Amino acid sequence: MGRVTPLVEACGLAVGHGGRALLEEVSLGLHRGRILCLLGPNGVGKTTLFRTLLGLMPPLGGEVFLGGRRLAELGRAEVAQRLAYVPQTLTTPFAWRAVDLVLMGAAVRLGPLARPGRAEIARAEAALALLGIDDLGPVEITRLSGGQRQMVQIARAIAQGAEAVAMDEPTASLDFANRIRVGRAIQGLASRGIGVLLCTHDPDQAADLGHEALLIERGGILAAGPTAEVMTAARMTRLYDIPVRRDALPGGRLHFSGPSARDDGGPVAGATAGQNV
Ligand SMILES: Nc1ncnc2c1ncn2[C@@H]1O[C@H](COP(=O)(O)OP(=O)(O)OP(=O)(O)O)[C@@H](O)[C@H]1O
Repeated sequence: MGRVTPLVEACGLAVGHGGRALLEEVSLGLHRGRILCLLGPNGVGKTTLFRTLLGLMPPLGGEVFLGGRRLAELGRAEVAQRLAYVPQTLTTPFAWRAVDLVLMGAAVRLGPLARPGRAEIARAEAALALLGIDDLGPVEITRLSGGQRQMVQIARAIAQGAEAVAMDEPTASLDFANRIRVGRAIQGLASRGIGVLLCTHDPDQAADLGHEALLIERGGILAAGPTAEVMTAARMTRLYDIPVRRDALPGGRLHFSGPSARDDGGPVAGATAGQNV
């Protein structure tokens, strides 16, 4: 069988700032309808990796391919067709309406002087409707809650029509319910064939949503592969440098826990009693 071309592929990539590599020999492949979760401690270089994959900063080594084409050979509009970006937070200097922001996603492939037309407006409205947030369209971004802003950003990515989306901790500032809502929206993207690169600090979320996981430690990749295989208690312990326990909840979902904040650095609560799967 022939090789399936990944939507996003990194081969021996080195990324960093000012010529100094943060991560080296990063290789990954994101395919249609898959969610690939990136996990790693603060400051290890996950956002830097995303920015490099998006062509916003040059690689220090190796290569990025989007849909089989070398990133270096693609124009901004072609990159936008292949990979959309959902940053951690949505800040705008202007009081844009939500629908205007989504429309910018729909219009990203137009030339610099072209104005969005009926087709782009229809795509923007359809993206809002798909997420069930059409009522937010006329509302100014500044009046939206964190969860609503995140949903609008996801709508923008949908309207952009990209084959893949890179999301940088999209649920970091959200409450419990909104995390689940946004998680479902991410799942919805994948079920429509979009590939998702999801950077998250929540191992439970990665295990719940991710088909594959990429564990990133200082300097490079610790492990990569199917989430349940890769996210062992031992690797998560090494990754975060605290004892991590992994349990299977009723129904099979994985749950990761560290020492209680009240334990004063002692062993993980119940580590000897429960089943550390
Ligand atoms: N523009 C920049 N110039 C120089 N160094 C930078 C720049 N942006 C980020 N860094 C540094 O690069 C390192 C990695 O940052 P990055 O934001 O990629 O990490 P991260 O893994 O996404 O972190 P977090 O989980 O906290 O979001 C940090 O030490 C940061 O200070």
